[in-house]
Amino acid sequence: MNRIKRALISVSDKIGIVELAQQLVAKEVEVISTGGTHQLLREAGIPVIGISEITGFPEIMDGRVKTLHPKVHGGLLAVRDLPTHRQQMEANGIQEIDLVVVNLYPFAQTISNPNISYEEAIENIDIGGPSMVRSAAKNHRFVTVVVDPADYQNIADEITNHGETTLQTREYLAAKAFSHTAAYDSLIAKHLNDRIGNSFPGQLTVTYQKQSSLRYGENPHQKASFYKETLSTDGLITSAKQIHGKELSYNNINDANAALAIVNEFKEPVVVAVKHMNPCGVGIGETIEEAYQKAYEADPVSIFGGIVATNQIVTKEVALQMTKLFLEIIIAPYFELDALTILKEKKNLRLLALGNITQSKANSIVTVGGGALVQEADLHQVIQGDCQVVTDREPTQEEWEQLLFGFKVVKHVKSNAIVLVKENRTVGVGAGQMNRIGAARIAIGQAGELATGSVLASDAFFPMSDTVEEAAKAGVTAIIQPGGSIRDQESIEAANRLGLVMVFTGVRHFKH
Ligand SMILES: NC(=O)c1ncn([C@@H]2O[C@H](COP(=O)(O)O)[C@@H](O)[C@H]2O)c1NC=O
Repeated sequence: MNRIKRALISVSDKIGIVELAQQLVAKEVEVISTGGTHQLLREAGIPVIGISEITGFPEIMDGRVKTLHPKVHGGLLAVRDLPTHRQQMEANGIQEIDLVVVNLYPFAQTISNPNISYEEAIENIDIGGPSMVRSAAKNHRFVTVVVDPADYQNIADEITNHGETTLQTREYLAAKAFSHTAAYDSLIAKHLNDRIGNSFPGQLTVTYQKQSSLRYGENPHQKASFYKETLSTDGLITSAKQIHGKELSYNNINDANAALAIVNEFKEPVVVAVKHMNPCGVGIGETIEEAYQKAYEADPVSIFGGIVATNQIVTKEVALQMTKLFLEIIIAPYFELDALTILKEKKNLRLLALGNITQSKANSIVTVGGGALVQEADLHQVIQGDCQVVTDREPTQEEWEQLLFGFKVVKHVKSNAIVLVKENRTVGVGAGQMNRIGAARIAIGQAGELATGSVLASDAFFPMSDTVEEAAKAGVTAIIQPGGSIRDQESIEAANRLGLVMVFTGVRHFKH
């Protein structure tokens, strides 16, 4: 029997704590507490002992030292059935503490305020709280530790019904407690590393909060969950508000994220259709209606069952167009009410509202067997001024616009990638090929007659002149590519010979 006789309560977030303390006191549990928590419980009429009565020491240094005392940590860490520990408890006047309820100084909330001073951030690093949580969690064979108000009722019920908690409960709570302190410390480490510009620290500690359990992962036999960065900002997939449709799947979230990355490349109205992480149609226009029409015409076959994202408010007019198709998801900053009425008639369509769509600047992390590859996000955007025209002929204004559009899209297509663009829409996408000419042939084949008069964008340089020759044969008039191959000259000569314009960006956008 591990009856709970004494509890130590020290919480920053005081939600639900009075109710919990009342239930403990009803079971004759003695409650010990620190400054603010003590005062609150007292005011609620709950009999509570101040921590200083236990430690025989005042709370000092503006709360920096309150519970950091052997009478607290001895009471938490003592192995109850070990005679030497028992003797030492008696010799030093240490009494058992069986339950610890702690939640920590709100460090995440504090640093999410951009105006917060360094001193205030530091003062919000909790030391005494995590120490108690860790002591209690280590000794979970005897001690119950609660760090989450969501667990209060279950714990209160167990204690009310049985006077104690089960070992199974204590084990669960201990694992949760160590996750909690680890996440807390990892956020502090990240904050301090960010301040000194250390993006690749010797030990990488990342922390995510579970957003939801997913029905399954990439395939039905894979279990999966969706996590969110503790300090992730609005306007990203993690903060999307789902306003209609069944729950998102793992693949939906991944595809939606890919679509949003392309949307972020554009300031003008854009509509992006994505299938399996690759864009199948991207269109820009003066209005969302025009952009949608272009994205649809880009590939009327592949958009079926796809994910559509835009940087514009979804209007009634475009909603009527969209309902003609089977789409999995529509993602937009907002939806007009009339548009919602129309779209909600489609039971299987999911609608996500994001507010102002933004781009995550966080490093990307990809796991590999036994490790991870970490890199900066590819935030580079090529502008005309960065480019070098390497052919005799200069691009026309129209060609410049289409070339830069194409390069924005090809950045988000799996390598090797070639994209053909014409009249503000993609007309051919060659994705994920093992050689460049293969990707070019797919894009050209898909464009068909529309290849005539189109421009071609390539995510990386041409190892030989065959892509230029193939493009010229199809009627492509201009090419944008990073340049940098030892055989660039062959491609330039082919372009001159065949009357094409070629522009080098100097920047490559591989995506694997
Ligand atoms: N310094 C200590 O010994 C100490 N002991 C507990 N705390 C924290 O003090 C907070 C509660 O303070 P109060 O009860 O005074 O409102 C809790 O978030 C708890 O984690 C401490 N504060 C910071 O380290």
